Amino acid sequence: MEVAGKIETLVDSLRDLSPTRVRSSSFDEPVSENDVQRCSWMTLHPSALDKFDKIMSDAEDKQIIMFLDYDGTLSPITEDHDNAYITNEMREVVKEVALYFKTAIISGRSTNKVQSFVKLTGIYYAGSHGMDIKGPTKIDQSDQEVMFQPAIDYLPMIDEVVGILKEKTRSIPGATVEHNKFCLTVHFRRVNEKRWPALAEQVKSVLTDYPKLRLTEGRKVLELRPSIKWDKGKALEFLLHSFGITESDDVLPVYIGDDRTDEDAFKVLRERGQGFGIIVSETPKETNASYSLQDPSQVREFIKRLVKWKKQTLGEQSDE
Ligand SMILES: O=P(O)(O)OC[C@H]1O[C@H](O[C@H]2O[C@H](CO)[C@@H](O)[C@H](O)[C@H]2O)[C@H](O)[C@@H](O)[C@@H]1O
Repeated sequence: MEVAGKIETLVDSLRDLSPTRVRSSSFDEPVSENDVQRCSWMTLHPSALDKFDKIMSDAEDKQIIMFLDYDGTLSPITEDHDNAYITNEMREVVKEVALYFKTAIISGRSTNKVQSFVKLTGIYYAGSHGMDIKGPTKIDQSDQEVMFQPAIDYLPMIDEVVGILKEKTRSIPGATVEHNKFCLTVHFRRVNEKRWPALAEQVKSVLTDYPKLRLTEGRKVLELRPSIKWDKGKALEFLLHSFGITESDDVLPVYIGDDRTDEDAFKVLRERGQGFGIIVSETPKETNASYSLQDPSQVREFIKRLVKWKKQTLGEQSDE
């Protein structure tokens, strides 16, 4: 989602995008406003684990396609973005699910970076918010080939802006600039909140000299990316199309993600009336997703159950 306007509004919205965990109250505590809000939100976006049987009965006879976000979905949010590793257990379930369903990881990070974390072949990767799509070659599933890079002309510009922003933010302790190939991310997580407005100002100021870039926000990050009409939703549509899937096909795309940028994909699924989104969040958020999961450990549980269900429908022995 694109952001504009005052620095104050921008900073407030950065805070809202990664709220602190809400403690659930115990029986002897009075019901709080948060509990009431969470309850009504859960009615609109029920747990995908609680509704697993219903989801699977809708999925019967349909071809499931898995779309997974990386940060906050497959890996827990960490202070240092370079340490956001996927656990071996999560890698194993993603590997297994990919044996049964076409699987793609769609991330804001560069494709190379996500691949270096996930280390799985035979799946699709769409890094840089879907601007760098790669998939297994037909000849060798363990080889990857470029499928689509709509912002290739922007590469020199992104390199240049990463250099400028690294220089501009040098004096702000904790600020880091991450080069995500076709876009870039400025991290606020380790910056004292008093300095957020100054950092946001620096990021925004770049737009004057680079009007072909646009500013978007995520969980304690501001990002600059080419102002082309491309996002995670478009990447999802591109992949479905390249799998030969049309709206009328008996296909069930499932997209799991935690961030504002994943909303573009949730929206596409809602508008197509095909498949559904699952938002990963511990707190109520405005979303186009149909279901919810609280954290990456619940994501792993959901994928595990999906694999088990598939094995059962095929009459295969489950490992458990
Ligand atoms: O689309 P995603 O795979 O969710 O990537 C979105 C951004 O994720 C990373 O930042 C987020 O995770 C970091 C590590 O947990 C955390 O420190 C940061 O505050 C989060 O916003 C990544 O570093 C960014 O480049 C991605 O754009």
